[in-house]
Amino acid sequence: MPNTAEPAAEPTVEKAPTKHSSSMSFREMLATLWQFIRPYRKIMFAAGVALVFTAGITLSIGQGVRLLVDRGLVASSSEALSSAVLIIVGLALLMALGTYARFYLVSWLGERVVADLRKAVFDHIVTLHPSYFETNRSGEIMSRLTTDTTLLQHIIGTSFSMALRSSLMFVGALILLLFTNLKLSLMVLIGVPLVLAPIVLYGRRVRKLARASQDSIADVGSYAGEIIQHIKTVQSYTRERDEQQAFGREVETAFQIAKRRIRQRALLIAVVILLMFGAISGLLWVGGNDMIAGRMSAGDLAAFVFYAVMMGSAVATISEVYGELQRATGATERLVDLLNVESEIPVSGGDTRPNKPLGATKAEVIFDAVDFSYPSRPDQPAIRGLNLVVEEGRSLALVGPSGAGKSTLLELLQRFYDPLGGCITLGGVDLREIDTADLRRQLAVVPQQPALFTADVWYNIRYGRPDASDEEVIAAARAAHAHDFIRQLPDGYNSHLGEQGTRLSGGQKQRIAIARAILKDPEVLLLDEATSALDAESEYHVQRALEALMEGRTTIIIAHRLATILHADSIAVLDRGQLVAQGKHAELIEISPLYKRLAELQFQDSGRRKPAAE
Ligand SMILES: Nc1ncnc2c1ncn2[C@@H]1O[C@H](COP(=O)(O)OP(=O)(O)OP(=O)(O)O)[C@@H](O)[C@H]1O
Repeated sequence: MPNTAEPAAEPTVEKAPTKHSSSMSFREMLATLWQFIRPYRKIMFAAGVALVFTAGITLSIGQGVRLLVDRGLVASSSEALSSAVLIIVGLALLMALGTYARFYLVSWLGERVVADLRKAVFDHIVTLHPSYFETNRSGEIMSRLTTDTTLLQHIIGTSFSMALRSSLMFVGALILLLFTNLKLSLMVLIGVPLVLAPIVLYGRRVRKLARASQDSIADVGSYAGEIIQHIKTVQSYTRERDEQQAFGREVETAFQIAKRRIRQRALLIAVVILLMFGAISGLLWVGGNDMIAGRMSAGDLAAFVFYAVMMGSAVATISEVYGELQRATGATERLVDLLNVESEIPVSGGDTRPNKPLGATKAEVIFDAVDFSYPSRPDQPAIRGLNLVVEEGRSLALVGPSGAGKSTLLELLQRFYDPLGGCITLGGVDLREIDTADLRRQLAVVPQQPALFTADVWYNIRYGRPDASDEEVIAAARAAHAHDFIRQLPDGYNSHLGEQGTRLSGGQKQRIAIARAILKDPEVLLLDEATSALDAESEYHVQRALEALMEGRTTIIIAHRLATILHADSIAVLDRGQLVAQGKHAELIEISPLYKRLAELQFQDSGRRKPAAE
C-alpha cells in the first residue's frame, strides 16, 4: 500500500492552527478518518466480510472458466459444459449478492462519515471568533465544507474499498497463477511492472493536469458567482459586454487546460491498450506454444489469461486510487486544520432559550481604559485609552466621524473581540468572566443593515427567542410599528422574506429587527442607526419603535439623527478611537469644535425633519 503523500513527509503533530502545507502523512490521515469511522466499525467489519467474499468469488470464476474450457469445450461434452456454465452462473449470483452488500455498506459508510464530518465542521465554524472570518475567505471555508468533504466521501465510499479489493485480487490472482503455471507466472511478474510503470508515471502527469483543470473550473465558478451577486451594479454601469468577455477568457483558459489534459489522457489510453494487449498477446503466444506442446491445458491457459488480466487491472486500479488518496490527505488536512482552530472567544453552548437576567447584575456598562486594534491591523489602534460609563437604564449616543470607532465599541461589548488593554464591565463584572451566552442573552442589537434570514416573518422576529408565542411575536411587531405593514404582505406573518430579506424596504427591515429586539427583551440595547435617510413616514415609525424599545433600558446608540441625539441622556464624541468630549447637546456645541462641526454638517438634514419624528 502507498505510504506517504510526499517522499519527505515527516510525521507532524497536527496542532492548531497549521498552515496549508501538505504535511499530513497517509497514516495520520487514516488515524484522523478513523476517529469518524470508529462509531460504525460494525458496518465496516460487515463491509469487509462482503468485500473478501466477493473477491474470493471473482477469483473462483477463473476456475469456472478453466472447467468450462477443459471439460466442456475441449472434451466436447455438452453435459460438462452445462454444469460448468451452471457453476459460473451460481458464482455470478453469489457475486451479485456479495457486491450488493459490499456496495451498499461501503457507500453507506462514506455518506454517514461525511455527514458526521460536515456536522462537526459546521458546529465548530459557528462557534469561531468573528475575526477568523476576516482572515479566511468564506468561499474557502464553504469549499472545505462541500468539496473537501465530498472528496472524502468518495474516498471512504469508493476508493478505500477499491484499493482493498484490488489488493486482495492481486494477491489471490498471483497465488492462483503460481499454481497454474510457474513459468508464465514469472513472466507476468516481470511483465506487469514493465507494462504498468510507464502508465503509472504518465498517469501522474495527467492527474496533475486534471487538478489544474479543476482549479480553473472553480475560478470560472467564482467569477460567475460574483457577477451574479453584483448583477445590478454590472448592468447599471453597462459593463455586460466587458464581463462577458472577461468570463469568456476565463472559460477559454479552462478549455485550454482541459485540452492539454485530454490530449495526454487520450495518449495514456492508447498506451494502455497497446501495452495491455501486447502483454496478453505475448502470454498467449508463450502459453499457446506450451499448450500445443501439451505442457498445459487450454483451460489452464484461459484461466491464466483471466488471472493475468485481473492482476494487471488490480495494479492499475491501485495506482489510480493512489492519486485520489493523496488528494484525500490534502482534504483531510484542511478539514483538520479547520477543526483545530480554537475560538479566541469561548462560546458556551449557545443555548438561547432561557431569557433570564443575570441575578444581581445591574445593566451598567463601563469601558475602563480600553485599548483595541483589529487582529488584521495590529499596528492601527481602533480604540485608544477609552473611558466611558453608561448607567443602568440610561442612554448614551455615540457620535463621531467615519472610522472613529463607534461600531468597534458595540463589537467589543458583544465580545466579538477582547480588548487588548483595560476592560469592559457589565454590572461590575468583566465581560471575560461572564459566560458568552449569558452575556449575549442580555444584549440585543439593531444593526444598520439588519440580517434577515430566508424564512417567514415569524421565524425572523423569533430569532432571538425561538420559544415566544404567536401573540408575543405580534405584540412585539406592534410595538415595533411593524404589524401593519406585515399584515399587508401577501401572506402576512407567513410571508417569506426572500434571500436576505430583499423583498422589504430599508425601514421595514429595520422595524423587523426592532421587533426581534423587543421580543428578546434585553437588559442592554445596542443600536446602530441607519445613515441613509428614511422617508419621513418610515422614519417616524422607526423612531417611535426605538423610543418604545429604549424605554428604561441601558442603551448605546450610534446616532446619526438630531432627534436621537436630543433624546439621549448623554452624548459621547469619539474621534480616532478616543473619547474627545461627553455631555448634552447644548454643552457640546459650546465645548467641542468637532461636535459642533458634526452637528452642523451631519445632523442638519434630520434636524429639519425633527418635527415629523417628534
Ligand atoms: N474588521 C475590521 N478589521 C480591521 N479594521 C477594522 C475592522 N472594522 C473596522 N476597522 C477599522 O477600525 C477603525 C474604526 O472603525 P469603526 O467601524 O468602529 O468606525 P465607525 O466609527 O463605526 O465608522 P462608521 O461611522 O463609518 O461606521 C477604522 O479605522 C476601521 O477602518
